[in-house]
Order: sequence, then structure tokens, then C-alpha cells
Amino acid sequence: MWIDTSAGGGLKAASPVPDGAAGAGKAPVKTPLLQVERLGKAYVADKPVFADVSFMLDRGEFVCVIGHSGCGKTTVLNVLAGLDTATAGHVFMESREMVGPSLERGVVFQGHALMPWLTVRQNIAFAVKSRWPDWPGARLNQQVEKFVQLVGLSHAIDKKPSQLSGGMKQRVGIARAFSIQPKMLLLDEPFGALDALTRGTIQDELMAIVRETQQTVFMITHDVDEAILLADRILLMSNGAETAAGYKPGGIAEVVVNPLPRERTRATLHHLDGYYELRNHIVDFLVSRAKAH
Ligand SMILES: Nc1ncnc2c1ncn2[C@@H]1O[C@H](COP(=O)(O)OP(=O)(O)OP(=O)(O)O)[C@@H](O)[C@H]1O
Repeated sequence: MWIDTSAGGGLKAASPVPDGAAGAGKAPVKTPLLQVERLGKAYVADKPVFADVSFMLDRGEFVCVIGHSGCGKTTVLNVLAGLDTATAGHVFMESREMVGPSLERGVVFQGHALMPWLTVRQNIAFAVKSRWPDWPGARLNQQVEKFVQLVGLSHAIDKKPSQLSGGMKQRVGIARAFSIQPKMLLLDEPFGALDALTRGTIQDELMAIVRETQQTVFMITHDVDEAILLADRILLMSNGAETAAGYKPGGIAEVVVNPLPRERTRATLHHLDGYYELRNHIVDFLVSRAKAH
């Protein structure tokens, strides 16, 4: 019912086509923002953690990855961030092969990685300055204040990280990532260390900012409800395993398209038609299919 079998679902992605290469008289080909082709990573030869990972991300899309510990989610994210290299496959952003990190891709990790000696304002200004070194002070400040306000921290803008709660620090990390207006935002379990109440509030805030800024997001989560709330599509990743036929690497077992209306909120999610079916489908995958080959 929800499985994405289109090219955009990306189990078998086609080679990227440059913008405008469709030829005279033909409709221009719309290229995805990101195209991942047959990615593989092996730390031990002949036993890759995952293989043949292919998917696409359209502009403005929110994609979550779910899978058990060790299936390779963080490795995939690090390759997309340019912080790690794959042993096989390619990643294209706007049809150009990606090499190394770039300010076009913002990353938020579970640990917020703020500079403790700088205030919230200075932490975010540091990022904005590296993205736009020629901006005058007033413009820089305006950008910083705009994104601090978006995460509801204007009152704490001149505080240092040690004066903030865990949730506030994570909001600063999110504001910093958004403030450089990256083409793609990569989130590695950004709310993993937060209590349930704070986590819920920040999920709502993140959803509102993503909708407002039309940001493209790739996010790892272990929380099924978080994925259903936030994602347009959910990639279900399986773990590598020894089978009777030999070792089988992990990979994307299924791409689930979220059928729930995009205006969903945390408070109404469980009242929506199709919510429990979708949730059960993902939980069933985690319980009985993610490790079975
Ligand atoms: N530098 C490394 N050297 C050897 N093995 C590694 C290295 N980094 C990761 N691995 C292994 O690769 C596999 C995938 O790791 P990864 O962190 O990507 O998984 P994950 O799905 O994100 O897990 P988790 O949900 O626990 O964060 C794991 O089995 C891990 O032990």
C-alpha cells in the first residue's frame, strides 16, 4: 500500500540527467536534489555493512531512516555529509558528484557540538560568517536573530551553552544548521538525548520551520512516531546477516510513503485514518524483517 516503487523511491535509481539535457522540443527533466546510487560500505572485506543503497531526495522533501543499531544509518548520513567515504557507489547533488563536506549541507548531531566559550549569538554568527564572509555586521546579526527567534530562544541569545538546558542547546544546534540555509539538512537522531516532553515540543518546532523554509531534510531516528510525524517518506534499513546462502549485507529493504495529510500534528496524529496501519507496518518490519534474511 505505501511502498514506493517509483524511480524517486530509488531502489534502482537511474543515472543522473543534467538539467536541460532533455533535448529540444521535450519537456525539461526535473532532477532530484540528491541522488544516491548503489552505495556500499565495508570495514571488513567481503562483508559490507550495507550494499546497493540507492534513493533520491526531492527539494523540500523530509526523509527519515529507521533501522536497528549497526545497520549503517550514521555511515550513510556521514557519507552524505562528506565526513566519510563509501567503498562503493556515488552521491550526486544537483547532478554533480559530491566530494567532501560543504556548507550546502548542514548537519545536526545528537550532541549539539556548540562552542562552550561562545554565546548562542556568537555560536550561530560563527557559522553564518563562514557561509557569507563578506556580510556586514548588521546583516549577519539579522540572520542570527531571525533563526534564534525561530527556535524560540531570543531571551537566551546572549547566554553561553553552560547556562542552557539540553533542549535549549539542541535548539541552538538546529538554529545554527538552518541559519546557513543549506540545500540539505542532515540530522542524526537530534532529539535522542531529550526527555519526551521537550522532544515533542522541538519536533513540532522543527516541523514548523521545515514547512516555512521548504528545507530538504534527511534524518535518522529510532522513534517510529517521530518518523510518521515528520517524514514524507521513510527508508527502512535492514542489517547485514549470515544466512544459509552466505553473508548478506544490509541495505534499504523498503521505502514507505507516508499517506497521512502533511498538515498533521503530534496531538492529532493518532486520530488520523491510516496511522495505526502505518505504525504497525513499520513496527512489524523492525520486529520481524529488519534482521531476517
Ligand atoms: N570506523 C569503523 N571501523 C569499523 N567498523 C565500524 C566503524 N564505524 C562503524 N563501524 C561499524 O559499521 C556498522 C554501522 O555503523 P553505524 O554507526 O553506521 O550504524 P547505525 O545504524 O547508525 O547504528 P546506531 O543506530 O547504533 O547509531 C556497525 O556495525 C559499526 O560497528
